[in-house]
Amino acid sequence: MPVREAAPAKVNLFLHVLGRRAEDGYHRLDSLAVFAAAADTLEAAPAAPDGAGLRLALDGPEAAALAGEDPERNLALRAARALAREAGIAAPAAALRLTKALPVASGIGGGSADAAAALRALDRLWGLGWARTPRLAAVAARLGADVPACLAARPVRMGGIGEVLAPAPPLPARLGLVLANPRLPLATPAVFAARTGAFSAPAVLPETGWREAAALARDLAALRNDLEPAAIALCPPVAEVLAALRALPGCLLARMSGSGATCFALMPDAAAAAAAVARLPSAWWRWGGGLYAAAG
Ligand SMILES: C[C@@](CO)(OP(=O)(O)O)[C@H](O)COP(=O)(O)OP(=O)(O)OC[C@H]1O[C@@H](n2ccc(N)nc2=O)[C@H](O)[C@@H]1O
Ligand SMILES: Nc1ncnc2c1ncn2[C@@H]1O[C@H](COP(=O)(O)OP(=O)(O)O)[C@@H](O)[C@H]1O
Repeated sequence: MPVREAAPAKVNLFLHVLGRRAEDGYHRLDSLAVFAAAADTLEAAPAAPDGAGLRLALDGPEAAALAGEDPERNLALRAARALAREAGIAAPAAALRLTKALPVASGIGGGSADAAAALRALDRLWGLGWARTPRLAAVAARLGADVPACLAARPVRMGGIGEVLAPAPPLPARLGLVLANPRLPLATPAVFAARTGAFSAPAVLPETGWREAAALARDLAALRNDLEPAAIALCPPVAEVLAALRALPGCLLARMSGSGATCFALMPDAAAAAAAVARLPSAWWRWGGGLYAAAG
């Protein structure tokens, strides 16, 4: 039986850049990440059609952006190979099918989420039983700074370079997100390199969390995405996306996610978010709904 895992979009509700590591130039971050119900899907079947090896097939509305790329560079396949190595599987076999619904290179961690979904799916398919163990988290961390958070796929406070995770304060039961991307890719290294100005302090968040979306938005308004000015300098349409999101009825806060160009509007609930999407330009990638609810 094939196993299927969702690869939900990561949304950085705030992202403070605290400093830069001397040893490798990676930036130290403080972020509150949540996962939207917008997701790629990763399916893993017992063996490839020809009976051997690891294979990856791509489909879905956003797959075209990856068509020219070597499948071996795809994060889902790299995750599969890394897991097989760690588990000592000499001749790993699985047929992976990745259905891309999230735009590529867009600040919502699509590739990282795919890698995490591949780890979860193959952990089940190969019967490793490593889910929620440090062993699987270590494989994730080697694949990318964002992959451990995507492996958790639940609200997390991200520290370190993104790989140090702590539970998020309790979030409102009713919360909506609108996501919008101008269909312009932004490369994460370029955005970090274009960042200027002083480093930020870590955020102070209430341990008791927030009961209402409006209260969360009020606290987030005092925080920032420190990569937003650099992303706008590299990709000016990001400012238009932010303005359009701020003008949506019910918008409580609009901000860029990750290194962009995807921006989000925080909404009172999923229905308000879904209803608002049609007001955005149809040339953009756009989505509205609630948070992803991980199984278990
Ligand atoms: C900025 C964030 C925020 O959540 O999101 P995205 O825009 O990718 O969604 C992440 O930190 C991205 O994580 P991820 O995309 O996994 O990064 P990696 O592949 O490890 O690194 C790509 C490049 O980004 C830069 N980088 C990444 C993470 C970090 N903490 N400091 C950095 O300076 C480095 O130049 C690195 O070479
Ligand atoms: N499964 C994948 N989905 C998206 N991008 C991938 C994938 N595998 C490798 N990549 C590469 O990773 C780069 C960053 O993509 P992505 O993870 O979507 O960015 P971001 O984390 O900024 O949203 C892409 O430009 C692409 O070349």
